[in-house]
Amino acid sequence: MTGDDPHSEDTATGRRMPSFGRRGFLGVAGVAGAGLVVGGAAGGAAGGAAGYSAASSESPDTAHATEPFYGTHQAGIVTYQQNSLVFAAFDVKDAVTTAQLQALLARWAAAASLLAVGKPVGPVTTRSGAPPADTGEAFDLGAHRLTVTVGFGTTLFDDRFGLSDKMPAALRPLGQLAVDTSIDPTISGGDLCVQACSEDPQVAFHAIRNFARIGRNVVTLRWLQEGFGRASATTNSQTTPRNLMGFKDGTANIKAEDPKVADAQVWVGDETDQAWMKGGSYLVTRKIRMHIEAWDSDDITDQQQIFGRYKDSGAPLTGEAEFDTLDFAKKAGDGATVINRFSHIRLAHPDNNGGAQILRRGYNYTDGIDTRTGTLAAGLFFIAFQKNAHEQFARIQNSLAQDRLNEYITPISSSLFAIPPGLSKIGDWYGKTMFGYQS
Ligand SMILES: C=CC1=C(C)c2cc3[nH]c(cc4nc(cc5[nH]c(cc1n2)c(C)c5CCC(=O)O)C(CCC(=O)O)=C4C)c(C)c3C=C
Ligand SMILES: [Fe+2]
Repeated sequence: MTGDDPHSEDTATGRRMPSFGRRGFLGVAGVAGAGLVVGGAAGGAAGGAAGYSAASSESPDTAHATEPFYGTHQAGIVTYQQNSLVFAAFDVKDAVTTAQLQALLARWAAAASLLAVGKPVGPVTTRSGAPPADTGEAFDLGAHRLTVTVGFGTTLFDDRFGLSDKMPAALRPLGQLAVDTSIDPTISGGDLCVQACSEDPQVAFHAIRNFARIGRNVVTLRWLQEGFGRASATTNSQTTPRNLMGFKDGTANIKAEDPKVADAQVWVGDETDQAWMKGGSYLVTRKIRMHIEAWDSDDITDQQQIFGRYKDSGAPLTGEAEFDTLDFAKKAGDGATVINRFSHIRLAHPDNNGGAQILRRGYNYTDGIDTRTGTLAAGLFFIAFQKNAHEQFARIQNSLAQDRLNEYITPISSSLFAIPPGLSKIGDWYGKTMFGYQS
């Protein structure tokens, strides 16, 4: 599902033009089929996207653009980063059995396969007087390149579901990192996570809402985070966006066009102690509040030294254009290096971290204002994928303990999830091989 990127950039808007799925009106048969799928149990989670076919319905916007669903890796990782995020963490309810959890993971898989092609998860109307299976707010909106990415938290591997010997060593908790003085456990962690990304915020919200609805007897929502604009780039074909500090973010990110780097840094391979994780990845989320008012009163020279890049062009302070190579040795007249030794890009760079890289996929967020102070409650919902978060994210984060940026940011949530590989075909479901079944 992460093969060649078929998209091309619209140079006028800086946004990639979508690949248009061959889809159109949602026929009654498709909707009814979806209802059957969602009503099924673990082994019977057939149906979904592959049964879908319709006349082409092309549109100049992204409405009918779709991302591949089945494949080696889950979508929503190296996928061209969409502009909206809704991310949810769930806890499994007390007294839920292993079979009930498996059935939920199968129902989520079937639902995700339908949503990925812009279908509802079941009928949006009903004659029976019962509530419809799909909540309806995304009906006829299109997929807008929706991706749904499902993961497992450390707590899922306790003794409740017979998974204690299936926990990968790489999923052990990250623990308290040097900058972690204000982490709120109520918005961190969780048994399961679901990342929904789309070009349309309502489509992303609809996915999470219907996952919660499908799972209401099995899971409870633990926390939820919206992201209103992408703060990274995951392909060379998209422009680098800006974070809420006004800097281009994602310039030196791992990009989909470089699968060798993704294989080396993002995808779990033979090194894993748990074969079911091969083709998967590890996801770190960090909600990082920015002290926006303080940042806005810092002078531009200092802002640029903190990041080591120019604010307007995104070029390194040792270069002229955004993608110019960094020169960490270059000295200024006073003998100090041009890129400050405590700048963000120097400390986060692979040269300073034993070659470790991460795939960043963060989003700008706002929670409105902090009513105690009247200041903006906003920042970066940082998302990173990697082969091993202890060796990659935590290593870089430990280097960033000296980051001058820390004066202007506070991490307030932190989570680690194992992202299983992609689903192979209809009937496969999240964690199927982890539970000992053939995919
Ligand atoms: C531990 C990992 C990282 C955290 C946490 C983090 C927070 C954070 N970053 C920015 C803004 C920028 N980051 C940039 C580059 C960059 N950041 C990280 C890692 C973390 N950032 C890496 C690995 C890199 C790439 C370094 C390199 O190889 O050059 C940049 C520069 C542009 C870019 O390359 O993307 C900006 C800007 C903020 C605002 C922030 C927390 C709020
Ligand atoms: Fe960064």
